[in-house]
Amino acid sequence: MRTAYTADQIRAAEHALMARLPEGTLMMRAAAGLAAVCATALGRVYGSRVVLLVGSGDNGGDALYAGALLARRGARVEAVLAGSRTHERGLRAYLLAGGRVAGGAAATAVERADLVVDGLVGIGATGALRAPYDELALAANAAPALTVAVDVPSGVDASSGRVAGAAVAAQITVTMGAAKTGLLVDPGAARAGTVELVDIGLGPHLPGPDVVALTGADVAELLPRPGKESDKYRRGVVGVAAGSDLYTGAAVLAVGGALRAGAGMVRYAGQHAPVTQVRTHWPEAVVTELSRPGVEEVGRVQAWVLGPGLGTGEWARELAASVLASDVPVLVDADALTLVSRDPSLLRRAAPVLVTPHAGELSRLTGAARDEIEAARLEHARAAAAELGVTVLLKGSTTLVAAAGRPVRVNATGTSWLATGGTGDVLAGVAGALLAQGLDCYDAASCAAHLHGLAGRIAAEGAPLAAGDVAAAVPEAVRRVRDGR
Ligand SMILES: NC(=O)C1=CN([C@@H]2O[C@H](COP(=O)(O)OP(=O)(O)OC[C@H]3O[C@@H](n4cnc5c(N)ncnc54)[C@H](O)[C@@H]3O)[C@@H](O)[C@H]2O)[C@@H](O)CC1
Ligand SMILES: Nc1ncnc2c1ncn2[C@@H]1O[C@H](COP(=O)(O)OP(=O)(O)O)[C@@H](O)[C@H]1O
Ligand SMILES: [K+]
Repeated sequence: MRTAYTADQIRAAEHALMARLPEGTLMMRAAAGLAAVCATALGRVYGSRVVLLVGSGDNGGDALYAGALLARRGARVEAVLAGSRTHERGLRAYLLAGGRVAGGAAATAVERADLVVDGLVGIGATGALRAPYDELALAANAAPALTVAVDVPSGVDASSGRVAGAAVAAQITVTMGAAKTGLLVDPGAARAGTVELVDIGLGPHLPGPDVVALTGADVAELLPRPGKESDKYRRGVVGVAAGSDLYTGAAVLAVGGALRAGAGMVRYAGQHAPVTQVRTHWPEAVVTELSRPGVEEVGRVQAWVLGPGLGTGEWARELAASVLASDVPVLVDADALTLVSRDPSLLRRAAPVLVTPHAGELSRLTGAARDEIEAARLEHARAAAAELGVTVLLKGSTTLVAAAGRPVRVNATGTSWLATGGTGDVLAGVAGALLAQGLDCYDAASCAAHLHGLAGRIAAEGAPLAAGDVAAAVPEAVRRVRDGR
Protein backbone atom coordinates (compact mmCIF):
# COMPACT_ATOMS: atom_id res chain seq x y z
CA MET A 1 0.00 0.00 0.00
CA ARG A 2 1.33 3.44 -0.88
CA THR A 3 0.52 6.01 1.75
CA ALA A 4 0.37 9.80 1.67
CA TYR A 5 -0.06 12.54 4.24
CA THR A 6 -1.14 16.15 4.58
CA ALA A 7 1.34 18.97 5.23
CA ASP A 8 0.17 19.20 8.85
CA GLN A 9 0.71 15.50 9.43
CA ILE A 10 4.22 15.72 7.95
CA ARG A 11 5.08 18.80 9.98
CA ALA A 12 4.00 17.17 13.25
CA ALA A 13 6.06 14.06 12.48
CA GLU A 14 9.08 16.21 11.54
CA HIS A 15 8.86 18.09 14.82
CA ALA A 16 8.80 14.87 16.80
CA LEU A 17 11.78 13.51 14.90
CA MET A 18 13.78 16.77 14.90
CA ALA A 19 13.57 16.98 18.68
CA ARG A 20 15.79 13.88 18.85
CA LEU A 21 18.39 14.86 16.27
CA PRO A 22 21.10 17.50 15.93
CA GLU A 23 19.88 20.58 14.04
CA GLY A 24 20.06 20.33 10.30
CA THR A 25 20.20 16.53 10.20
CA LEU A 26 16.91 16.13 8.35
CA MET A 27 17.80 18.69 5.74
CA MET A 28 21.13 16.94 5.14
CA ARG A 29 19.34 13.65 4.63
CA ALA A 30 16.81 15.31 2.32
CA ALA A 31 19.51 17.05 0.29
CA ALA A 32 21.62 13.90 -0.08
CA GLY A 33 18.59 12.01 -1.42
CA LEU A 34 17.69 14.87 -3.74
CA ALA A 35 21.23 15.15 -5.12
CA ALA A 36 21.37 11.40 -5.73
CA VAL A 37 18.15 11.48 -7.78
CA CYS A 38 19.43 14.51 -9.75
CA ALA A 39 22.72 12.74 -10.46
CA THR A 40 20.94 9.65 -11.74
CA ALA A 41 18.63 11.77 -13.90
CA LEU A 42 21.61 13.68 -15.35
CA GLY A 43 23.59 10.54 -16.08
CA ARG A 44 26.85 12.51 -16.17
CA VAL A 45 27.12 15.13 -13.43
CA TYR A 46 30.53 16.59 -14.35
CA GLY A 47 30.08 19.56 -16.68
CA SER A 48 26.28 19.44 -16.62
CA ARG A 49 24.30 22.68 -16.24
CA VAL A 50 22.00 22.75 -13.22
CA VAL A 51 19.75 25.68 -12.26
CA LEU A 52 18.27 25.89 -8.77
CA LEU A 53 15.05 27.85 -8.26
CA VAL A 54 15.41 28.81 -4.61
CA GLY A 55 12.51 30.13 -2.51
CA SER A 56 12.75 31.70 0.91
CA GLY A 57 11.99 28.65 3.05
CA ASP A 58 13.46 25.25 3.85
CA ASN A 59 12.37 23.96 0.45
CA GLY A 60 14.97 26.34 -0.99
CA GLY A 61 17.40 25.11 1.69
CA ASP A 62 17.06 21.54 0.41
CA ALA A 63 17.79 22.75 -3.12
CA LEU A 64 20.89 24.71 -2.04
CA TYR A 65 22.44 21.83 -0.09
CA ALA A 66 21.74 19.44 -2.97
CA GLY A 67 23.22 22.04 -5.36
CA ALA A 68 26.35 22.10 -3.22
CA LEU A 69 26.71 18.32 -3.52
CA LEU A 70 26.28 18.49 -7.30
CA ALA A 71 28.75 21.40 -7.58
CA ARG A 72 31.34 19.32 -5.69
CA ARG A 73 30.90 16.62 -8.31
CA GLY A 74 31.73 19.09 -11.06
CA ALA A 75 28.29 20.31 -12.15
CA ARG A 76 28.00 23.99 -13.17
CA VAL A 77 25.30 25.07 -10.76
CA GLU A 78 23.51 28.42 -10.83
CA ALA A 79 20.98 29.48 -8.20
CA VAL A 80 18.09 31.84 -8.85
CA LEU A 81 17.36 33.39 -5.47
CA ALA A 82 13.67 34.18 -5.80
CA GLY A 83 12.60 34.96 -2.26
CA SER A 84 12.89 38.08 -0.14
CA ARG A 85 15.35 36.06 1.95
CA THR A 86 17.33 32.86 1.47
CA HIS A 87 18.16 29.90 3.73
CA GLU A 88 21.39 31.26 5.19
CA ARG A 89 23.36 28.14 6.02
CA GLY A 90 22.29 26.49 2.81
CA LEU A 91 23.51 29.45 0.77
CA ARG A 92 26.85 29.50 2.62
CA ALA A 93 27.43 25.78 2.01
CA TYR A 94 26.44 26.21 -1.62
CA LEU A 95 28.80 29.12 -2.29
CA LEU A 96 31.61 27.31 -0.50
CA ALA A 97 31.14 24.32 -2.82
CA GLY A 98 31.56 26.56 -5.86
CA GLY A 99 27.90 27.18 -6.67
CA ARG A 100 27.10 30.51 -8.32
CA VAL A 101 24.22 32.92 -7.98
CA ALA A 102 22.58 33.68 -11.30
CA GLY A 103 22.93 37.28 -12.39
CA GLY A 104 20.73 38.78 -15.09
CA ALA A 105 17.53 37.26 -16.41
CA ALA A 106 16.56 34.09 -14.59
CA ALA A 107 14.72 32.87 -17.68
CA THR A 108 17.97 32.81 -19.67
CA ALA A 109 19.66 30.59 -17.10
CA VAL A 110 16.65 28.26 -17.05
CA GLU A 111 16.57 28.02 -20.86
CA ARG A 112 20.16 26.80 -21.01
CA ALA A 113 19.93 24.28 -18.17
CA ASP A 114 20.12 20.50 -18.45
CA LEU A 115 18.30 20.20 -15.17
CA VAL A 116 16.12 22.59 -13.17
CA VAL A 117 15.62 21.98 -9.45
CA ASP A 118 12.36 23.47 -8.20
CA GLY A 119 12.98 24.57 -4.63
CA LEU A 120 10.53 27.48 -4.64
CA VAL A 121 8.01 26.21 -2.09
CA GLY A 122 7.16 22.92 -0.44
CA ILE A 123 4.74 22.09 2.37
CA GLY A 124 4.95 25.69 3.66
CA ALA A 125 3.15 27.13 0.63
CA THR A 126 -0.09 29.04 1.01
CA GLY A 127 -2.39 29.81 -1.91
CA ALA A 128 -1.41 30.37 -5.54
CA LEU A 129 2.26 31.06 -6.39
CA ARG A 130 3.03 34.77 -6.07
CA ALA A 131 5.42 36.79 -8.27
CA PRO A 132 8.13 36.12 -9.18
CA TYR A 133 7.63 32.41 -8.34
CA ASP A 134 4.75 32.07 -10.81
CA GLU A 135 6.87 33.32 -13.74
CA LEU A 136 9.76 31.08 -12.74
CA ALA A 137 7.45 28.06 -12.67
CA LEU A 138 6.25 28.88 -16.18
CA ALA A 139 9.83 29.43 -17.39
CA ALA A 140 10.84 26.02 -16.02
CA ASN A 141 7.89 24.39 -17.79
CA ALA A 142 8.78 26.07 -21.07
CA ALA A 143 12.47 25.10 -20.93
CA PRO A 144 13.76 21.90 -22.50
CA ALA A 145 15.49 20.92 -19.24
CA LEU A 146 14.41 18.05 -17.02
CA THR A 147 12.63 19.46 -13.98
CA VAL A 148 13.04 17.88 -10.56
CA ALA A 149 10.68 19.22 -7.89
CA VAL A 150 11.75 19.30 -4.27
CA ASP A 151 9.11 17.71 -2.01
CA VAL A 152 6.13 18.89 -4.13
CA PRO A 153 5.97 20.75 -7.45
CA SER A 154 5.62 24.42 -6.51
CA GLY A 155 2.08 25.58 -7.13
CA VAL A 156 0.56 22.22 -6.13
CA ASP A 157 -1.11 22.22 -2.72
CA ALA A 158 0.61 19.42 -0.80
CA SER A 159 -2.47 18.51 1.22
CA SER A 160 -5.11 18.37 -1.49
CA GLY A 161 -3.59 18.33 -4.97
CA ARG A 162 -5.25 21.65 -5.75
CA VAL A 163 -3.52 23.85 -8.35
CA ALA A 164 -4.70 27.41 -7.86
CA GLY A 165 -2.55 29.18 -10.48
CA ALA A 166 0.80 28.61 -12.17
CA ALA A 167 2.51 25.39 -11.10
CA VAL A 168 5.69 23.55 -11.93
CA ALA A 169 5.13 20.45 -14.06
CA ALA A 170 7.95 18.17 -12.94
CA GLN A 171 9.28 15.04 -14.54
CA ILE A 172 10.43 13.83 -11.13
CA THR A 173 9.36 14.84 -7.63
CA VAL A 174 11.71 13.96 -4.80
CA THR A 175 9.53 13.90 -1.71
CA MET A 176 10.96 13.96 1.79
CA GLY A 177 10.04 11.50 4.54
CA ALA A 178 6.68 10.43 3.11
CA ALA A 179 4.55 11.14 0.06
CA LYS A 180 2.20 14.09 0.27
CA THR A 181 -1.52 13.71 -0.57
CA GLY A 182 -1.24 16.25 -3.40
CA LEU A 183 1.21 14.00 -5.24
CA LEU A 184 -1.42 11.26 -5.58
CA VAL A 185 -4.55 13.29 -6.31
CA ASP A 186 -5.19 15.23 -9.52
CA PRO A 187 -4.69 17.90 -10.68
CA GLY A 188 -1.53 17.84 -8.50
CA ALA A 189 -0.60 14.26 -9.35
CA ALA A 190 -0.39 15.16 -13.04
CA ARG A 191 2.33 17.76 -12.21
CA ALA A 192 4.44 15.44 -10.06
CA GLY A 193 5.82 13.06 -12.68
CA THR A 194 7.62 10.11 -11.09
CA VAL A 195 7.60 10.35 -7.31
CA GLU A 196 10.85 9.35 -5.55
CA LEU A 197 10.70 9.00 -1.79
CA VAL A 198 13.71 9.93 0.35
CA ASP A 199 13.72 8.18 3.71
CA ILE A 200 14.66 10.72 6.39
CA GLY A 201 13.53 8.53 9.29
CA LEU A 202 10.02 9.94 9.61
CA GLY A 203 8.31 6.51 9.58
CA PRO A 204 7.87 5.88 13.32
CA HIS A 205 6.44 9.35 13.85
CA LEU A 206 3.77 9.25 11.14
CA PRO A 207 0.08 8.91 12.02
CA GLY A 208 -2.46 6.92 9.96
CA PRO A 209 -2.32 8.04 6.32
CA ASP A 210 -4.59 10.68 4.80
CA VAL A 211 -4.90 8.84 1.48
CA VAL A 212 -3.64 5.48 0.24
CA ALA A 213 -3.14 3.79 -3.11
CA LEU A 214 -3.57 0.04 -3.38
CA THR A 215 -0.78 -1.88 -5.08
CA GLY A 216 -1.42 -4.91 -7.27
CA ALA A 217 -0.44 -7.11 -4.32
CA ASP A 218 -3.05 -5.44 -2.09
CA VAL A 219 -5.71 -6.01 -4.73
CA ALA A 220 -4.66 -9.65 -5.18
CA GLU A 221 -5.14 -10.19 -1.47
CA LEU A 222 -8.59 -8.61 -1.43
CA LEU A 223 -9.94 -10.37 -4.55
CA PRO A 224 -12.14 -13.36 -3.84
CA ARG A 225 -11.01 -16.66 -5.35
CA PRO A 226 -13.48 -19.52 -5.80
CA GLY A 227 -12.85 -22.31 -3.30
CA LYS A 228 -13.00 -26.03 -4.13
CA GLU A 229 -16.57 -26.19 -2.83
CA SER A 230 -17.80 -23.08 -4.65
CA ASP A 231 -20.83 -23.11 -6.88
CA LYS A 232 -22.27 -20.33 -8.99
CA TYR A 233 -24.66 -19.17 -6.27
CA ARG A 234 -22.07 -19.13 -3.52
CA ARG A 235 -19.63 -17.21 -5.72
CA GLY A 236 -22.14 -14.37 -5.88
CA VAL A 237 -24.98 -13.43 -8.20
CA VAL A 238 -25.05 -9.88 -9.48
CA GLY A 239 -28.15 -8.22 -10.86
CA VAL A 240 -27.85 -5.61 -13.59
CA ALA A 241 -30.68 -3.10 -14.05
CA ALA A 242 -29.35 -1.00 -16.91
CA GLY A 243 -30.08 -0.06 -20.51
CA SER A 244 -33.35 1.00 -22.09
CA ASP A 245 -35.03 0.84 -25.47
CA LEU A 246 -33.05 3.99 -26.31
CA TYR A 247 -29.66 2.94 -24.85
CA THR A 248 -28.99 -0.73 -25.33
CA GLY A 249 -25.18 -0.66 -25.36
CA ALA A 250 -24.82 0.34 -21.72
CA ALA A 251 -26.61 -2.87 -20.70
CA VAL A 252 -24.30 -4.99 -22.85
CA LEU A 253 -21.18 -3.30 -21.45
CA ALA A 254 -22.23 -3.46 -17.80
CA VAL A 255 -23.12 -7.14 -18.11
CA GLY A 256 -19.79 -7.73 -19.89
CA GLY A 257 -17.87 -6.09 -17.05
CA ALA A 258 -19.76 -8.13 -14.47
CA LEU A 259 -19.21 -11.44 -16.30
CA ARG A 260 -15.46 -10.85 -16.58
CA ALA A 261 -14.99 -9.93 -12.93
CA GLY A 262 -15.75 -13.25 -11.34
CA ALA A 263 -19.46 -13.22 -10.54
CA GLY A 264 -20.96 -16.72 -10.23
CA MET A 265 -23.90 -15.55 -12.26
CA VAL A 266 -25.20 -12.35 -13.85
CA ARG A 267 -28.93 -11.68 -13.91
CA TYR A 268 -29.96 -8.99 -16.34
CA ALA A 269 -33.36 -7.29 -16.06
CA GLY A 270 -34.62 -4.73 -18.55
CA GLN A 271 -36.84 -3.73 -21.46
CA HIS A 272 -37.27 -5.54 -24.75
CA ALA A 273 -34.54 -3.90 -26.86
CA PRO A 274 -31.64 -4.22 -24.37
CA VAL A 275 -32.85 -7.72 -23.45
CA THR A 276 -32.44 -8.75 -27.09
CA GLN A 277 -28.95 -7.20 -27.23
CA VAL A 278 -27.79 -8.74 -23.95
CA ARG A 279 -29.08 -12.18 -25.04
CA THR A 280 -27.19 -11.90 -28.32
CA HIS A 281 -23.92 -10.76 -26.76
CA TRP A 282 -23.92 -12.79 -23.57
CA PRO A 283 -25.51 -16.23 -23.64
CA GLU A 284 -23.97 -16.62 -20.16
CA ALA A 285 -26.34 -14.06 -18.60
CA VAL A 286 -29.72 -15.03 -17.17
CA VAL A 287 -32.08 -12.54 -18.73
CA THR A 288 -35.50 -11.31 -17.61
CA GLU A 289 -37.59 -9.09 -19.86
CA LEU A 290 -39.53 -6.83 -17.53
CA SER A 291 -43.22 -6.25 -18.25
CA ARG A 292 -43.32 -3.58 -15.56
CA PRO A 293 -40.61 -1.49 -13.83
CA GLY A 294 -39.87 -3.73 -10.83
CA VAL A 295 -37.31 -6.41 -9.97
CA GLU A 296 -39.24 -8.31 -7.28
CA GLU A 297 -39.65 -11.35 -9.53
CA VAL A 298 -36.16 -11.41 -11.01
CA GLY A 299 -34.68 -13.92 -8.55
CA ARG A 300 -32.21 -13.61 -5.73
CA VAL A 301 -29.04 -11.53 -6.24
CA GLN A 302 -26.32 -10.51 -3.78
CA ALA A 303 -25.85 -7.03 -5.27
CA TRP A 304 -27.35 -4.77 -7.94
CA VAL A 305 -25.78 -2.55 -10.57
CA LEU A 306 -28.27 0.20 -11.29
CA GLY A 307 -28.27 2.93 -13.86
CA PRO A 308 -26.09 2.79 -17.01
CA GLY A 309 -28.28 3.75 -19.97
CA LEU A 310 -31.44 3.37 -17.88
CA GLY A 311 -32.97 6.69 -18.92
CA THR A 312 -34.47 9.16 -16.50
CA GLY A 313 -38.21 8.91 -17.21
CA GLU A 314 -40.97 7.47 -15.04
CA TRP A 315 -40.27 3.85 -15.99
CA ALA A 316 -36.61 4.25 -14.97
CA ARG A 317 -37.56 5.99 -11.75
CA GLU A 318 -39.88 3.18 -10.71
CA LEU A 319 -37.31 0.55 -11.58
CA ALA A 320 -34.67 2.41 -9.57
CA ALA A 321 -37.00 2.66 -6.58
CA SER A 322 -37.67 -1.07 -6.79
CA VAL A 323 -33.95 -1.95 -6.90
CA LEU A 324 -33.15 0.42 -4.04
CA ALA A 325 -35.99 -1.09 -1.99
CA SER A 326 -34.12 -4.43 -2.00
CA ASP A 327 -32.03 -5.48 1.00
CA VAL A 328 -28.71 -6.01 -0.86
CA PRO A 329 -25.88 -3.57 -1.74
CA VAL A 330 -26.64 -1.38 -4.74
CA LEU A 331 -24.17 0.36 -7.05
CA VAL A 332 -25.77 3.55 -8.37
CA ASP A 333 -24.29 4.85 -11.64
CA ALA A 334 -25.06 7.14 -14.58
CA ASP A 335 -28.81 7.78 -15.13
CA ALA A 336 -29.63 6.38 -11.70
CA LEU A 337 -27.45 9.16 -10.25
CA THR A 338 -29.69 11.69 -11.98
CA LEU A 339 -32.75 9.95 -10.56
CA VAL A 340 -31.44 9.93 -6.99
CA SER A 341 -30.29 13.54 -7.27
CA ARG A 342 -33.94 14.43 -8.06
CA ASP A 343 -35.18 12.31 -5.17
CA PRO A 344 -32.44 11.85 -2.52
CA SER A 345 -34.86 9.90 -0.31
CA LEU A 346 -34.20 6.93 -2.63
CA LEU A 347 -30.73 6.64 -1.07
CA ARG A 348 -32.16 6.20 2.42
CA ARG A 349 -31.92 2.45 2.86
CA ALA A 350 -30.41 0.01 5.33
CA ALA A 351 -28.17 -1.91 2.90
CA PRO A 352 -24.97 -0.29 1.55
CA VAL A 353 -24.85 2.06 -1.43
CA LEU A 354 -21.90 2.71 -3.73
CA VAL A 355 -22.27 5.71 -6.05
CA THR A 356 -19.91 5.99 -9.04
CA PRO A 357 -20.16 9.51 -10.46
CA HIS A 358 -17.81 11.50 -12.66
CA ALA A 359 -17.44 15.16 -11.66
CA GLY A 360 -20.54 16.24 -13.62
CA GLU A 361 -22.71 13.60 -11.99
CA LEU A 362 -21.36 14.43 -8.54
CA SER A 363 -22.24 18.05 -9.23
CA ARG A 364 -25.84 17.00 -9.83
CA LEU A 365 -25.83 14.98 -6.60
CA THR A 366 -24.38 17.59 -4.27
CA GLY A 367 -25.08 20.89 -6.00
CA ALA A 368 -21.39 21.89 -6.06
CA ALA A 369 -20.18 23.33 -9.37
CA ARG A 370 -18.44 20.88 -11.67
CA ASP A 371 -15.32 23.08 -12.02
CA GLU A 372 -15.05 23.33 -8.26
CA ILE A 373 -15.24 19.54 -7.95
CA GLU A 374 -12.56 19.09 -10.62
CA ALA A 375 -10.31 21.53 -8.75
CA ALA A 376 -10.82 19.95 -5.32
CA ARG A 377 -11.67 16.35 -6.03
CA LEU A 378 -10.55 14.98 -2.70
CA GLU A 379 -12.52 17.45 -0.64
CA HIS A 380 -15.69 16.88 -2.66
CA ALA A 381 -15.48 13.09 -2.70
CA ARG A 382 -15.04 13.09 1.08
CA ALA A 383 -17.83 15.57 1.68
CA ALA A 384 -20.24 13.63 -0.55
CA ALA A 385 -19.51 10.37 1.28
CA ALA A 386 -20.14 12.03 4.61
CA GLU A 387 -23.25 13.95 3.57
CA LEU A 388 -24.94 11.15 1.64
CA GLY A 389 -23.84 8.35 3.97
CA VAL A 390 -22.63 6.23 1.04
CA THR A 391 -19.33 5.12 -0.49
CA VAL A 392 -18.30 7.43 -3.33
CA LEU A 393 -16.16 6.39 -6.29
CA LEU A 394 -15.31 9.63 -8.10
CA LYS A 395 -14.13 8.86 -11.64
CA GLY A 396 -11.49 10.79 -13.52
CA SER A 397 -7.84 10.59 -14.52
CA THR A 398 -7.16 9.52 -10.95
CA THR A 399 -10.15 7.84 -9.34
CA LEU A 400 -10.96 8.40 -5.67
CA VAL A 401 -12.88 6.12 -3.33
CA ALA A 402 -14.20 7.81 -0.21
CA ALA A 403 -16.09 6.27 2.70
CA ALA A 404 -16.68 7.73 6.15
CA GLY A 405 -13.92 6.96 8.62
CA ARG A 406 -11.51 5.39 6.08
CA PRO A 407 -8.55 6.97 4.29
CA VAL A 408 -9.49 7.95 0.75
CA ARG A 409 -8.14 5.42 -1.74
CA VAL A 410 -6.61 6.79 -4.91
CA ASN A 411 -6.26 4.84 -8.12
CA ALA A 412 -3.92 5.82 -10.91
CA THR A 413 -3.63 2.54 -12.85
CA GLY A 414 -5.70 3.93 -15.73
CA THR A 415 -4.78 5.57 -19.00
CA SER A 416 -6.32 8.53 -20.78
CA TRP A 417 -7.35 6.10 -23.54
CA LEU A 418 -10.13 5.15 -21.12
CA ALA A 419 -11.75 8.51 -21.74
CA THR A 420 -14.19 7.07 -24.27
CA GLY A 421 -17.91 6.31 -24.15
CA GLY A 422 -18.98 3.20 -22.29
CA THR A 423 -15.90 2.48 -20.17
CA GLY A 424 -17.81 3.68 -17.11
CA ASP A 425 -20.51 1.07 -17.77
CA VAL A 426 -17.83 -1.62 -17.74
CA LEU A 427 -16.49 -0.28 -14.44
CA ALA A 428 -19.97 -0.46 -12.93
CA GLY A 429 -20.25 -4.11 -13.95
CA VAL A 430 -16.83 -4.97 -12.51
CA ALA A 431 -17.53 -3.26 -9.18
CA GLY A 432 -21.00 -4.82 -8.99
CA ALA A 433 -19.54 -8.30 -9.49
CA LEU A 434 -17.07 -7.69 -6.65
CA LEU A 435 -19.89 -6.49 -4.38
CA ALA A 436 -21.85 -9.64 -5.17
CA GLN A 437 -18.79 -11.71 -4.22
CA GLY A 438 -18.91 -10.22 -0.75
CA LEU A 439 -16.47 -7.29 -0.84
CA ASP A 440 -17.74 -4.22 0.97
CA CYS A 441 -18.33 -1.04 -1.04
CA TYR A 442 -14.93 0.45 -0.16
CA ASP A 443 -12.94 -2.62 -1.23
CA ALA A 444 -15.15 -3.43 -4.23
CA ALA A 445 -14.85 0.11 -5.54
CA SER A 446 -11.09 0.40 -5.08
CA CYS A 447 -10.33 -3.08 -6.48
CA ALA A 448 -12.65 -2.41 -9.43
CA ALA A 449 -10.96 0.92 -10.17
CA HIS A 450 -7.54 -0.76 -10.03
CA LEU A 451 -8.52 -3.66 -12.31
CA HIS A 452 -10.47 -1.42 -14.71
CA GLY A 453 -7.51 0.96 -15.08
CA LEU A 454 -5.12 -1.91 -15.65
CA ALA A 455 -7.53 -3.53 -18.12
CA GLY A 456 -7.65 -0.18 -19.92
CA ARG A 457 -3.87 -0.17 -20.21
CA ILE A 458 -3.78 -3.75 -21.45
CA ALA A 459 -6.53 -3.06 -23.99
CA ALA A 460 -4.97 0.18 -25.20
CA GLU A 461 -1.23 -0.54 -25.34
CA GLY A 462 -0.73 2.98 -26.61
CA ALA A 463 -3.61 2.95 -29.12
CA PRO A 464 -7.33 3.69 -28.99
CA LEU A 465 -9.60 1.23 -27.25
CA ALA A 466 -13.34 0.56 -27.30
CA ALA A 467 -15.17 -0.02 -24.02
CA GLY A 468 -15.83 -3.65 -24.90
CA ASP A 469 -12.06 -4.23 -25.12
CA VAL A 470 -11.73 -3.10 -21.52
CA ALA A 471 -14.23 -5.71 -20.33
CA ALA A 472 -12.40 -8.37 -22.35
CA ALA A 473 -9.08 -7.41 -20.72
CA VAL A 474 -10.33 -7.65 -17.12
CA PRO A 475 -9.33 -11.34 -16.71
CA GLU A 476 -5.78 -10.52 -17.86
CA ALA A 477 -5.71 -7.66 -15.35
CA VAL A 478 -6.71 -10.11 -12.60
CA ARG A 479 -4.00 -12.53 -13.76
CA ARG A 480 -1.38 -9.76 -13.65
CA VAL A 481 -2.21 -8.66 -10.12
CA ARG A 482 -2.26 -12.29 -8.96
CA ASP A 483 1.10 -13.02 -10.62
CA GLY A 484 2.60 -9.80 -9.27
CA ARG A 485 3.23 -8.39 -12.75
N1 LIG B 1 11.15 20.86 8.50
C1 LIG B 1 12.11 19.98 8.27
O1 LIG B 1 12.73 19.42 9.14
C2 LIG B 1 12.40 19.57 6.92
C3 LIG B 1 11.89 20.32 5.88
N2 LIG B 1 12.20 20.02 4.64
C4 LIG B 1 11.86 20.93 3.54
O2 LIG B 1 11.26 22.10 4.02
C5 LIG B 1 10.08 22.37 3.32
C6 LIG B 1 9.18 23.19 4.15
O3 LIG B 1 9.89 24.38 4.46
P1 LIG B 1 9.19 25.68 5.01
O4 LIG B 1 8.33 25.33 6.14
O5 LIG B 1 10.27 26.64 5.24
O6 LIG B 1 8.25 26.15 3.87
P2 LIG B 1 8.50 26.32 2.29
O7 LIG B 1 9.92 26.37 1.96
O8 LIG B 1 7.65 25.32 1.62
O9 LIG B 1 7.82 27.73 1.98
C7 LIG B 1 7.74 28.76 2.91
C8 LIG B 1 8.16 30.07 2.30
O10 LIG B 1 7.53 30.30 1.06
C9 LIG B 1 6.80 31.52 1.08
N3 LIG B 1 5.53 31.24 0.40
C10 LIG B 1 4.50 30.52 0.88
N4 LIG B 1 3.52 30.42 -0.03
C11 LIG B 1 3.94 31.12 -1.10
C12 LIG B 1 3.35 31.40 -2.36
N5 LIG B 1 2.13 30.95 -2.68
N6 LIG B 1 4.04 32.14 -3.26
C13 LIG B 1 5.26 32.61 -2.93
N7 LIG B 1 5.87 32.36 -1.75
C14 LIG B 1 5.23 31.64 -0.84
C15 LIG B 1 6.63 31.89 2.51
O11 LIG B 1 6.67 33.27 2.64
C16 LIG B 1 7.79 31.21 3.21
O12 LIG B 1 8.89 32.04 3.30
C17 LIG B 1 9.58 21.02 2.92
O13 LIG B 1 8.68 21.07 1.85
C18 LIG B 1 10.87 20.31 2.59
O14 LIG B 1 11.27 20.61 1.26
C19 LIG B 1 13.18 18.98 4.38
O15 LIG B 1 14.42 19.58 4.42
C20 LIG B 1 13.09 17.88 5.38
C21 LIG B 1 13.24 18.39 6.73
N1 LIG C 1 -7.80 10.92 -18.53
C1 LIG C 1 -8.15 9.76 -17.97
N2 LIG C 1 -7.21 8.93 -17.46
C2 LIG C 1 -7.57 7.75 -16.90
N3 LIG C 1 -8.85 7.30 -16.82
C3 LIG C 1 -9.82 8.07 -17.30
C4 LIG C 1 -9.53 9.34 -17.90
N4 LIG C 1 -10.70 9.88 -18.28
C5 LIG C 1 -11.67 9.01 -17.95
N5 LIG C 1 -11.15 7.91 -17.36
C6 LIG C 1 -11.90 6.74 -16.84
O1 LIG C 1 -12.80 6.30 -17.85
C7 LIG C 1 -14.06 5.95 -17.29
C8 LIG C 1 -15.14 6.84 -17.90
O2 LIG C 1 -16.36 6.64 -17.28
P1 LIG C 1 -17.61 7.57 -17.54
O3 LIG C 1 -17.24 8.99 -17.42
O4 LIG C 1 -18.71 7.06 -16.70
O5 LIG C 1 -17.92 7.30 -19.07
P2 LIG C 1 -19.17 6.57 -19.77
O6 LIG C 1 -20.39 7.11 -19.07
O7 LIG C 1 -19.10 6.97 -21.19
O8 LIG C 1 -19.01 5.12 -19.57
C9 LIG C 1 -13.89 6.11 -15.78
O9 LIG C 1 -13.51 4.89 -15.21
C10 LIG C 1 -12.76 7.13 -15.66
O10 LIG C 1 -12.07 7.04 -14.45
K1 LIG D 1 9.09 22.61 -4.69
